[in-house]
Amino acid sequence: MKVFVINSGSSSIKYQLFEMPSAKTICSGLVERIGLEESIITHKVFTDGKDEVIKKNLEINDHAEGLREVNALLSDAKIGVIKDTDEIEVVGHRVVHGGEQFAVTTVISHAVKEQIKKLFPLAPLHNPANYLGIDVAENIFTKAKQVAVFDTAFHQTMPEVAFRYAIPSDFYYTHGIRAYGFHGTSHKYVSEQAAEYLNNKSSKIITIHLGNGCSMAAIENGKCVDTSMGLGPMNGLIMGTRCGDIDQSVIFHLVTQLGYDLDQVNNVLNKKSGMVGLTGFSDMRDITAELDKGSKNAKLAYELYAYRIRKYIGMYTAVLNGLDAIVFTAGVGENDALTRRLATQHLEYLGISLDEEKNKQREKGIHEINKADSRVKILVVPTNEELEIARQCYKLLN
Ligand SMILES: Nc1ncnc2c1ncn2[C@@H]1O[C@H](COP(=O)(O)OP(=O)(O)O)[C@@H](O)[C@H]1O
Ligand SMILES: CC(=O)OP(=O)(O)O
Ligand SMILES: [Mg+2]
Repeated sequence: MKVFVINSGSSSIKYQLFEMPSAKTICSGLVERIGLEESIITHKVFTDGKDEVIKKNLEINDHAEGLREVNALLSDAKIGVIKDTDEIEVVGHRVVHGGEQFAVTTVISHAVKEQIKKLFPLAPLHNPANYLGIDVAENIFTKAKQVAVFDTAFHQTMPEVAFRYAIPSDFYYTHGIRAYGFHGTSHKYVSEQAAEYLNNKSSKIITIHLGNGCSMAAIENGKCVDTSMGLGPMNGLIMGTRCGDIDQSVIFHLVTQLGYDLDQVNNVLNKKSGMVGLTGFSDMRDITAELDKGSKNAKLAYELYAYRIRKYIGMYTAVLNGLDAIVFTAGVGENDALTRRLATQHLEYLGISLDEEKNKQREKGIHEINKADSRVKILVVPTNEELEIARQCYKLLN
């Protein structure tokens, strides 16, 4: 069964085509800078023994155009991997917000789409792009079943003490205002990989997903018991452009004292805060380059970013009443040794001790970066949200 997985972001589309159940990747790719002056498609075809990479710079105005370009590459006469679009039986979509309605992987119907639309205000950077991805895919892959895998689903096992806010109860019962949590597909995938590596399914694990969006989860016996994002994907850690935890008073202060309207507040906290607010750059590679040039802002931003992670490690160790492993994953977590060093320092009391040399080595795949006598394992586990989505689609339909 050929399963095509689409992860539509606000300005990008990541995709992978899998043969299931073998989970062989047939091709994968990334469409970046959608809607900007020049967009880039990087398309990789995996054939036994010889992989091929195609890079195209062209104008792509929206997600529909992006997916049409991808479809053309899929069935290209020279480098194509399918003869006909109908060969794709399932299209799996990453959908960021599923609310309380969607705790499991779901075949997409008109009603499901309407529900995803209702959740736009709670995930304004993500759900509209996800919805558009579904719309476009329905028109291109007309024979395929469209399936949604929700970022929020894995976190639905959180107990009420973790997901409720101390605001009038009616806000929860009538309006569903609670913490939902995000990046669930990634937290699930890497925690399962880690439990397998540790050969301990009942382990206590803290997973740290550091991409453009960042979040942490406390996981016990394979189930999420707490996570750092909340009603929307804004709370918790400091991110590329999002502030994470702040005192709510800041919002009132911006409105009443500085004359911001709510759209402007939303824009500042979602798109102009976090690392970009502190340094002018949202990409950790740019911030590292600034740091190398001696930038004080970059140094402070790194320290704030890591300090927040350390605080959450402390909190989640308390929540779990113990700890077997912490797991770093996603773009920054997998690649940035400095973040990992700063985020794990001064935690000896908790039995966390990093091996600085191992931390600097660039190893592929799951690997350990703790000292031999560290009570808690520190692991780097590459995430693969697309593979996890393909697995869930296959499981649902078989
Ligand atoms: N080699 C690297 N060193 C440091 N940071 C990196 C590296 N490669 C990627 N990143 C960081 O990872 C981020 C993107 O991570 P990713 O998991 O792809 O995020 P998203 O899925 O949210 O777009 C980039 O913004 C960049 O900061
Ligand atoms: C939910 C979320 O923050 O996703 P991303 O990291 O892809 O922006
Ligand atoms: Mg991501």
